[in-house]
This record gives sequence, C-alpha cells and structure tokens, in this order.
Amino acid sequence: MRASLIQLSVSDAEPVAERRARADALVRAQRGADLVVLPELWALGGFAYDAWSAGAEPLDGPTAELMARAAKDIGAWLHAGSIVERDPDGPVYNTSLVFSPGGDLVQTYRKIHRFGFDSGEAVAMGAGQEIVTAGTEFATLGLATCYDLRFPELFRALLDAGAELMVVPAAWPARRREHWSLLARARAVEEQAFVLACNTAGTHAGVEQAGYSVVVDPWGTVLAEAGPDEEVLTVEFDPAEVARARAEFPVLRDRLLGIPAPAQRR
Ligand SMILES: O=C(O)CCC(=O)C(=O)O
Repeated sequence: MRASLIQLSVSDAEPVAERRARADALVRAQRGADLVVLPELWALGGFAYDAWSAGAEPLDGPTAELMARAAKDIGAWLHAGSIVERDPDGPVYNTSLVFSPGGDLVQTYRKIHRFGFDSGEAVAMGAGQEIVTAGTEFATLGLATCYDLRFPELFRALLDAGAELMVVPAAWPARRREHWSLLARARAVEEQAFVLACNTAGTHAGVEQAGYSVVVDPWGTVLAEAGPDEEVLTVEFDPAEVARARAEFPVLRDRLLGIPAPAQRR
C-alpha cells in the first residue's frame, strides 16, 4: 500500500482559509496513494489557543466538507488530521477525522490525553473517552493524536482492539524532537505495528514545530522520515508485515495479562 503523509507548515501569517485551500490541493496531488494523512489541528494551529473558540467547527463544517470531497475525488482513504470540534452540548474537542475513498466520514477520534498540564489544551478542550480504530481493506488503523504518543497503555488498548497501523497526527514542538522520533519507534516495536506519525512544520503562536514525520515498520525500522520543513512523505509498504512480524517474533504472546501484585515486605 502507498501512504502519503503531508507535513504541512502552519504559520500565523497564513490565513486559515488559505491554509485550508493549500491542504486541499496537497491532498488532491496525492492521487494514487491508498492513504493520505494530515497533521493535528493544521487549520487553526495546535498552539493557537486564542483562535480555537471562534474557529471551532462541527463535524460537517468547512474543513470536513472540503476533506470529504478531496478524499472522494482522489479515491483514497484520508486521515484528515484533527479539527477543533464544536460540540453544541459540550466543550470543544481535538477531533481526528477519517474519510473513506467514497468521501464518507467513517470515524472520528477525540484526543484522550490533552497537552499543557494546567494550561493550554488541557484546560481549553474536553478529553476524549473512547479508543477508536478504523477498518480499511488494507489494515485496521489505530487512532491517536500527538501527546497520546507518550502513553503506551493507549497503544496497548489499540492493539487489543485490532490495530495494525497506528496513525498519529501531531503538532509536536521542535524542542522535544528526540522524544517524538524515539516514541514513534518505541510504539512500533512494542505493538509490532506500523506507526505513521505526521507532524506539522513551521512556527505558529511562538512555537517552532519539529517536522520529522516518520513511518516505522513493526520491527522498528524507519521506512521514511521527513526533514524539518513542509514536505510530503510518501512510502510503500506491505501491511501483512504486521502478521508476519507477530508470528516470527511472538513477543505479544508472552504478555502477562494480570501483572502479579508487588511482594509484601514482612
Ligand atoms: O508531548 C509533547 O512533547 C508535545 C505534545 C503536544 O504538543 C500536543 O499534544 O499538542
């Protein structure tokens, strides 16, 4: 299968409508890919907290509508990164959107782990509550977003839900680029799954983004890695490698489901 990760540059200078149009053109330029992936909160910016409330949109809002048409026109699966989702009955959410090649919104994932500790996303957004996978004809996608990458228990839960390709849109800062690259490989090795981690580039709201989107196979081998600037990372791989890796090196069989309690000191 062929996947294209669009490492979009997000800058304060570019109006949101222009960035939407640019993202649309970039998705459409990936005709021939089976799966196209965009980063986290690419329209408004992952750190542009001040813009979130006014720019929040429903699941049939302008970004979703544009992306649905693009997916349909190129006949590809599209993980359209995430939007600031306006829920009429609740807070806003950081919500990922997955479209089928027919242009249907088949899955949404509200980011579970919100970044910022006592500020930023952690206070401005609601927390997702559900583990989400998306079935395609190639493989089952496991959905996670940016900061989620730091929480192995989420990826274990995705594994148990059948995920074979972990798709991780992000707005990960340059300051912690080494964590990003290391954790993407760690999640691939630990779940014996492909990891498709699509980051943003550029600087917005004073936060330089890392770039370095990466595709890792179930053995932990980096199949393709972007640089720091905007680029499209295209890679071909065989999703059946997940089953092969899990059969050839059956480490997951040795999981202790029910870790023994710590021994009591007498
Ligand atoms: O965990 C990190 O270092 C970055 C996470 C982040 O930027 C995010 O989740 O938006």
